[in-house]
Amino acid sequence: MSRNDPIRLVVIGAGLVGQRHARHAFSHQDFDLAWIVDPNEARQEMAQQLECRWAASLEDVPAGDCDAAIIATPNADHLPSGLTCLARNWATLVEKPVAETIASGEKLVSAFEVAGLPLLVGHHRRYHPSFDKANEMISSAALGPLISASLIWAVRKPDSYFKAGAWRRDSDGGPLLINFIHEADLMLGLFGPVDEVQAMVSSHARGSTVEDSAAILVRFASGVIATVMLTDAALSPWSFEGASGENPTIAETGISSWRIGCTAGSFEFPGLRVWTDAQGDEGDWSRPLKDETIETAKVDPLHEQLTHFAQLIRGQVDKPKISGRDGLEALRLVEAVRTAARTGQPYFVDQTLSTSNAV
Ligand SMILES: NC(=O)C1=CN([C@@H]2O[C@H](COP(=O)(O)OP(=O)(O)OC[C@H]3O[C@@H](n4cnc5c(N)ncnc54)[C@H](OP(=O)(O)O)[C@@H]3O)[C@@H](O)[C@H]2O)C=CC1
Ligand SMILES: O=C1CO[C@H](CO)[C@@H](O)[C@@H]1O
Repeated sequence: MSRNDPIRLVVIGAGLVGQRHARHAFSHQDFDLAWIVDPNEARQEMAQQLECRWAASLEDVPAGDCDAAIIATPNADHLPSGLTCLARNWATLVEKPVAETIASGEKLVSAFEVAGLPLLVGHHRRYHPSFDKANEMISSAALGPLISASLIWAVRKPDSYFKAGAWRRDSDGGPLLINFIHEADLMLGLFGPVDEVQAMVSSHARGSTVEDSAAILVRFASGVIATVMLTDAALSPWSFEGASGENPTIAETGISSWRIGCTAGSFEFPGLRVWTDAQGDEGDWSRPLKDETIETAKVDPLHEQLTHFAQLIRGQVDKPKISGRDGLEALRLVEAVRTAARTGQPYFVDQTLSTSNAV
């Protein structure tokens, strides 16, 4: 592959998100969608539409046909498919969570590191310009020191979601590993290393073995504290996807789902509505506030992620925006929540829970 040749790509797993990746790749100038791999024969039609080949198994795709892969299979398959991609020398974008468990994630990440092959984890929310802007506002302490954050992720997944994928009713298919992990990644990116986690989970809405709801407390090493209310069983306007309109499956509300508090002002995220003292002073509870909204460009994060993946493969950026290690740290935070909920005790996390661009 010379520098400007399209990157020949295989999309592995063409379900809810794999189909979106395949469509994005088909229309992306840096990629040539070469194969779709999915056991479901009905995906042949999609492969025809997207002018690529279909295989039921990754074993049927010759190594020399592709330069890169996107793994969008159920979480438990990320390690085996990832190791096959590595053996074929394909740069790989693996969906989040990087793997089903920390042990399998460590195996996958270390194997790519040893081979020196690019591995990017699909925490796509980081590609929104509002993330960079929020990071800049926090890092510059423009609103004074960061104190607290309050996050909600509350949507009602339809019954058809669970019928379409039985794995979503198992322990690795619940909202902690599927949805909270995005909030975890963003919190690590914005607030830095975690010290302590407390949590409660509930499965009373559906009575499945997997949780449908969780209430989480996080203390960061900086002293900042955050609360997270998570549920995939309540109809509400408060979710990152609703706010950003990033996912065509989830109706856009434009209503922010995070509130971030600093000593001299607070802001909503991802909408970046900022509240400060009306007179431009430090302010306190007796004084009126004013609000303004910082506009940022609306992007399709899956498209931006592909652009970054292409740059990574071509050596135009020196490191992945979300490395395998970053993916592991988000997974560790999920595990900390699970442990705290199971034991009913605070979980003190070791200080490896941070990401490179955190404050
Ligand atoms: N970044 C994002 O926005 C999103 C990320 N995700 C992540 O993407 C992954 C997939 O989730 P989702 O799309 O909801 O899952 P789906 O169940 O909708 O799709 C997974 C697809 O992979 C197929 N599959 C299973 N095993 C293999 C295999 N070994 N090789 C090829 N195909 C296989 C499944 O086929 P079959 O059903 O026949 O087993 C199914 O068609 C998860 O890790 C999830 O966390 C999910 C949604 C959004
Ligand atoms: O990763 C994800 C898992 O599923 C959700 C619902 O489809 C997505 O919105 C999210 O980004």
